[in-house]
Amino acid sequence: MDCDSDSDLDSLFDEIFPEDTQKDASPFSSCTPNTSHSHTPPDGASTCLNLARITVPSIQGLYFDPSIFIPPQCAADLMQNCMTQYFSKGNVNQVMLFERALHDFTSLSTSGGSVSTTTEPNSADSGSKLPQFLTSFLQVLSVLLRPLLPNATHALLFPSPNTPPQARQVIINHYLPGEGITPHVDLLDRFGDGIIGVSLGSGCVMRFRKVRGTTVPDYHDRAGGTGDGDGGDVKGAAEDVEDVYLPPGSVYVMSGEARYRWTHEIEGRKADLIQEHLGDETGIWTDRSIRVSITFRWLLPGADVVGVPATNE
Ligand SMILES: O=C(O)CCC(=O)C(=O)O
Ligand SMILES: [Fe+2]
Repeated sequence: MDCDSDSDLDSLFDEIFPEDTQKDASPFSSCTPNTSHSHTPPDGASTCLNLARITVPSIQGLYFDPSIFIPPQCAADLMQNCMTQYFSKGNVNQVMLFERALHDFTSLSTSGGSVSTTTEPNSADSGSKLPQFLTSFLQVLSVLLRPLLPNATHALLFPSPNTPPQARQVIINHYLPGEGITPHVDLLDRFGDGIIGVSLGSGCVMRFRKVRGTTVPDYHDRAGGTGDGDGGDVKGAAEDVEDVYLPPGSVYVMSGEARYRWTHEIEGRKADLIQEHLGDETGIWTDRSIRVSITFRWLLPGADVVGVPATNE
């Protein structure tokens, strides 16, 4: 993904690990398995990868239930919508949709790394809403995530209509097998707390790493959890790394600690080594296919000026 472009408009992520953010879609090399589901490691791959859990790691504010999936038809429709509306030309791998007070704006980034930003109002619906298929999907997510989330986190993500209006940003990423996204914390000065991530088409392993150092400031834990954090936590040990497998159709939520104190990333690989059953010490290799992710975030007040006007490009 073009997550760390030089442009102000397109610099999506804080560079917690600047040295790691130079590349994002490294070709999978010695770890490539030769079957789509195999217990046999590919040549030379036996030690190069952690076994990914199929349960949620214990990171405060990370919510994921491997038994909760969006309805299959809904997932198929979403994938179809994204592929036909945004990714049919082959040179785009990222789409950002901004909900605005007055207009929607869409920016597209090409797989070559440069990003073109358009400032065309969405004339279809007076420009105040996300595309209808995403607005409808948010209603599905609200119901689906209700049993998984604490009340405060659910309210953070799906506020009642009588709360002050906020604007969402939706980023839709398209990954070919072998592509990933470098370690990052979603931009602190652009996005608020409460992030929803949806995997379509293919699963992948997402890696979480505890932020070391003091790059991430204290945050106000709006979800009411324990995430005010103590300063010592951010100097976490190098082994604070958790790999979790996100199957197609699954949904995760990051808030509090998970949103502010851990980076997330997807290694650019063509396959993942995942637990077959809970508690397994060994795993199976699972090939990746085309993955589309949909990520919903809150724009902080004032952050919705990003991408406007076009003359700033
Ligand atoms: O593809 C994903 O699920 C992660 C995307 C992501 O982290 C981002 O766009 O900030
Ligand atoms: Fe992210």
